[in-house]
Amino acid sequence: MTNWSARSWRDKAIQQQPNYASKPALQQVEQQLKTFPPLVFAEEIRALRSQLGRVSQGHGFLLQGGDCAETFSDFTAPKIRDTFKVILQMAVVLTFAGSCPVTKVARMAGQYAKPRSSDFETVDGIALPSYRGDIINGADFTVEAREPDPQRMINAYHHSAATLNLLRAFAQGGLADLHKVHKWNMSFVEANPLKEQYLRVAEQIQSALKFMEVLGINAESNATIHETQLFTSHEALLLPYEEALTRTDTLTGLPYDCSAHMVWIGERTRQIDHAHVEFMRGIHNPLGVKIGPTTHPDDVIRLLDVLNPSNEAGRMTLITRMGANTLADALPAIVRRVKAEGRHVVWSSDPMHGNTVKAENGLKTRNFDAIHQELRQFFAVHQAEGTYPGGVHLEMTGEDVTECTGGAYQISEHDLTQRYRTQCDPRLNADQVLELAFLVAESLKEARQGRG
Ligand SMILES: O=C[C@H](O)[C@H](O)COP(=O)(O)O
Ligand SMILES: C=C(OP(=O)(O)O)C(=O)O
Ligand SMILES: [Mn+2]
Repeated sequence: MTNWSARSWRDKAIQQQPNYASKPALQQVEQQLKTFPPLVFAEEIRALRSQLGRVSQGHGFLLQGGDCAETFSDFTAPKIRDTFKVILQMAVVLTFAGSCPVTKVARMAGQYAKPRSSDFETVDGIALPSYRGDIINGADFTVEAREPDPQRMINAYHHSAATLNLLRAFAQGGLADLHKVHKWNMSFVEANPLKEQYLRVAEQIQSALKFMEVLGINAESNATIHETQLFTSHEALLLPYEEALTRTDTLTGLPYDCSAHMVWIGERTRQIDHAHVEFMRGIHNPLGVKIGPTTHPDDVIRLLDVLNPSNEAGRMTLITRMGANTLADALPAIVRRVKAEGRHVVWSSDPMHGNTVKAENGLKTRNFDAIHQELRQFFAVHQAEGTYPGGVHLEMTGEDVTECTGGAYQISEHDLTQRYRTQCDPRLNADQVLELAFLVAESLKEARQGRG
């Protein structure tokens, strides 16, 4: 790797960073973080990379999801458990529909830094620096809260560690038992106003589980039924933090960003000659890159050249986020070019970020039908181009929030204020996530016809 070090990004132009008032205070935090234990192990990161390698070849599916922004205040066991549960519930539906393993990657245990469209937020004529995520500043609209504070990185590290600890316990301690997860899904279907639409898939899963029981495959005898593997991910936006958690793996001698298993570069920070691309090219984690509607196919190839020069399967996930009305026009040229060049990538769809609108009351929202439509278009484009739609990337929560409109319970713009709790972008609630799972099940089944 030519001239790369964990700090070589510091010589490049950089977007979306806070301006810390005290450089010594920042440096002291960086030094401290460098002495802390890594949050994840390189061996686990390699396991994810190899699973994603198989997904890129059509053997499996990637489910990535969680909050837009985790927060320090919303940090409770029920909150973590409920998001974990809904990821699992969706995974069961997709595993069944695709007859393939689903790799689960949570936007959790580190999703604390946010890029913003504007550096300032103006309320009643007063302009203050925008909220950039709890790892940087506070959401309250006061001068003090909005001041970036490097100590928040230490706080984010500890919140991430505790979240990860609980996720590991849930994944191995029986909460992931397939029968249990299916029971939750059955109660979701039974209570849903669109029950008939989902019942068939739910009943098919039921018979598959019964069949396994008849064969003697049950939770007691089989760890795959009883346990699961959940990986973590976040946008690697705040580079002083990511650098400080980058460690050289003793087994391979290679650098890994041990703040999460997978990290991604956002749509606003993927300039080819800028700091984020520089940092990410040297770490050996699987990487995501967000691909927005105005991306030129040449840009994608250049990014792949820099981030994955040896074209290894499992290294790159391209997360397209284009908007329901734009994807069908914008995605085919990119897909064709990547395919023509023989690049190995996981194609994943983020149907959230291209579909954000402002409700009449000023709240940011997304409509369920637009989200579903972007996903359908994503599957259709890959079907037409002969490429494999390998994943979805969702902003979602296990809580009963009212942030996205639509779905079976027909949340209206008027309902948004009832339980609008996000600090940044609107998330699908638990019911909406499961509906989406049942709705995309068909598309996934079609896409996987004839694949192993
Ligand atoms: O989560 C992504 C971005 O941080 C978010 O979409 C930006 O939102 P904004 O346009 O309100 O800054
Ligand atoms: C900032 C995000 O997305 P994007 O970079 O695609 O706008 C996000 O995933 O929260
Ligand atoms: Mn977001």
